[in-house]
Amino acid sequence: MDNLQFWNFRFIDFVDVFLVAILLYYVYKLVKGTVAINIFIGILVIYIVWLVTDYLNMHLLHRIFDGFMKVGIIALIVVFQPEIRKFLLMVGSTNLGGKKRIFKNFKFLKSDSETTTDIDVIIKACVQMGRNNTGALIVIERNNNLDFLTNTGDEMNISVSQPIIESIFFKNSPLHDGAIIIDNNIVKATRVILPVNNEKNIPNRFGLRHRAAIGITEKTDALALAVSEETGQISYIKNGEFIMYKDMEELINKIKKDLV
Ligand SMILES: Nc1ncnc2c1ncn2[C@@H]1O[C@H](COP(=O)(O)OP(=O)(O)OP(=O)(O)O)[C@@H](O)[C@H]1O
Repeated sequence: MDNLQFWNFRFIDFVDVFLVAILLYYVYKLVKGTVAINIFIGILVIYIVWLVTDYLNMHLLHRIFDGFMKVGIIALIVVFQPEIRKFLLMVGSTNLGGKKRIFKNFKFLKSDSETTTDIDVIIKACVQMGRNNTGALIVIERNNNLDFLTNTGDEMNISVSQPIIESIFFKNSPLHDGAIIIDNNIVKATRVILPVNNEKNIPNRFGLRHRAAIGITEKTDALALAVSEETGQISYIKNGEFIMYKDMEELINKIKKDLV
């Protein structure tokens, strides 16, 4: 009988399981390394206590936790608002018009041989720009499509190389203002205006460039590199937070890991 049930496993069940796996994968990617994972654990603990108090007939405690569970879905929406927003953006920015795009949005299916962004070259350019006190703002696209931002600047299609990045941000260059967007080793837009975060408390030495880097990485899953014109310092920003690193080698490794 059990065997029979196993053979009843339909193709649509396989699709169902596959889609749930993709959903879990993206939920994991969204909360990985963020404070959301701790909140998620907190919610899980409350849920377990709720189940246990029900099972043990501990009426008073159960009623208290029952109160939490009843407003649970609203609380979840409030607490996970940024993650839900990112998730919906991820779903909404899946452009099903192009075959390449479909696979691009399922990056975990990518083979190693596919072109990926040359981080070593980007960091070399940042180091050089930092030495010359040339400001720069580089956004690296991940799963969220950033095409909605490209029309704030100029669409481009230039392969990433150290001289290209340095000349874009060269002070007298007509393209130096704003941010550039890199996707799959191609500079796909320059002079892009990013959404600025005005709420976060960040040191005074950081101005709009850094706030823009925080803004875009908060609203999407993109990564940002900001080179300060004043100090030459290179900041790496992910999920709206500055990511600390010891040296350039560690920075390169961190970015490469985040791009897998
Ligand atoms: N919203 C934005 N989107 C894209 N680029 C921006 C945005 N806001 C500012 N910039 C870029 O940042 C440049 C410098 O801005 P600002 O001096 O306020 O930044 P900062 O964080 O203090 O950086 P720095 O340390 O280089 O001075 C601007 O000239 C512009 O090119």
